Amino acid sequence: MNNWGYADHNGPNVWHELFPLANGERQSPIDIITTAAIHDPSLPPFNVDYDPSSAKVIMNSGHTFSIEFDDGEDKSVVRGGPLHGSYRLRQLHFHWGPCDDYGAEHKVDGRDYPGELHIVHWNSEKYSSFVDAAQKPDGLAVLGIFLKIGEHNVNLEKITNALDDINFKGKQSSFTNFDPSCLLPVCKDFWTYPGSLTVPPLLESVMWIVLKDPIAVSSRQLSRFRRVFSTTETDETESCYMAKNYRPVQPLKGRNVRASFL
Ligand SMILES: NCCOCCOCCNC(=O)c1ccc(S(N)(=O)=O)cc1
Ligand SMILES: [Zn+2]
Repeated sequence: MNNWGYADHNGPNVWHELFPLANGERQSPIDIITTAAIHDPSLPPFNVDYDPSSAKVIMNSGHTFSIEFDDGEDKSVVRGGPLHGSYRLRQLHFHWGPCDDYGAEHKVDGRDYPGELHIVHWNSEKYSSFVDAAQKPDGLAVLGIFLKIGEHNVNLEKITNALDDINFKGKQSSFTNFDPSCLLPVCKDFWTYPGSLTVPPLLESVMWIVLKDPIAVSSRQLSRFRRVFSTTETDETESCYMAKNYRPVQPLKGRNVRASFL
């Protein structure tokens, strides 16, 4: 099953066959039980400092679409919160479902959001590259932002307008002058816990920072995500829409979730 995906034959329920970490001790996503989260008053706020010139390309991996940033220098970083030192911005991508009722990866008290934005960073103070950092327990930091259905999101427009250029797996297109902080909610309250990549290789190297408040996107904008193809332009098998790309929640296995807020 080298071509893992989200279908019955290659989806999250069989990932463990090729990626044994799927049954590991610190897997993501999780269901955040708010009453069990520990308020940690010593947790400082997290701070993002993004340079819009870091944005380079938007690409379709076949599993999601992502905006890739120049991570050759500390131009766009996140600091603070649960993090020690600064983590360099690498990429952002989304997860969604086949309809507006579910599709996010993390849950809150068992409740589903229709989508989730992940902004991925790596510990450039301790490690020399993303791939190196991705193998380390404190190597990565991912900001998780829930999407809810509401008003049209003008900041998301630049991204959805670019999807026509990357409609098929393997396509990429120039994408510049973009500061992802425009996709963060006003309130920066968060939960944080030690977890993993939510897709293979499922590496247990992520300090998760999940924001409490969602951002609003319109149903129409989210429906555009579902019209991206998970197959290449020339795929002999019939074309297949990227209808869903979320992993179900995983066992907490004794981990503590901390809250930055009361
Ligand atoms: N292939 C070499 C070793 O692996 C390097 C790490 O994986 C590379 C590609 N994956 C990612 O960059 C990657 C990054 C973030 C997330 S997620 N959904 O957990 O935010 C999932 C995947
Ligand atoms: Zn993700």
